[in-house]
Amino acid sequence: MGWHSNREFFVSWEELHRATKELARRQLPAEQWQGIVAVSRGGLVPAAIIARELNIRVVDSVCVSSYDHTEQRDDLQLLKDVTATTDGEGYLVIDDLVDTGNTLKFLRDKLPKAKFITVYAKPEGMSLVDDYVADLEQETWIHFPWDMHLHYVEPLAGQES
Ligand SMILES: O=P(O)(O)OC[C@H]1O[C@H](OP(=O)(O)OP(=O)(O)O)[C@H](O)[C@@H]1O
Ligand SMILES: Nc1nc2[nH]cnc2c(=O)[nH]1
Ligand SMILES: [Mg+2]
Repeated sequence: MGWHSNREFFVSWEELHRATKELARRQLPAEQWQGIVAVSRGGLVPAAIIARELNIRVVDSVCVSSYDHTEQRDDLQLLKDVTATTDGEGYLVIDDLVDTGNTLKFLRDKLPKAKFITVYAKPEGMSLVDDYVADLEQETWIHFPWDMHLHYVEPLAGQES
């Protein structure tokens, strides 16, 4: 399925850090968690921030691939499985966002007892997460700070023709 978003949402490192710390705060008390499963790659940075805030040192990853940039493939590939848990009990599964929900649907079947959290959520996949910080419209494409760099912009006066 190929599609084009008509809106873009640019997230800075500071904003991602703030929103992810807010997500971490909501997962207190920390003692209820045995560990974290980060959904690689997008979930790795949020998972590191949450692991730090909740003082969780067991951090596993599950590696899946479903998108080639903005083109979603129909099949989802499991590149590396979870080893730290079999059913997810006492584990936080962390991803950067839920969009169609395909990725988390697949992981919920594998880890039915885990708590699934993302920083951002779009309507189609929202019911698949137990907690998220901000919702965005389905048509919006989110740009994460690791996909961007700062660049010069002409002053408004310089842009007049
Ligand atoms: O709800 P969905 O429609 O499944 O989309 C959300 C998933 O898509 C992105 O990952 P992607 O597969 O692009 O890989 P990446 O994390 O390695 O960038 C994002 O990080 C989520 O994991
Ligand atoms: N970066 C990024 N990856 C995605 N994968 C699915 N939806 C999105 C999105 O809005 N932004
Ligand atoms: Mg991902």
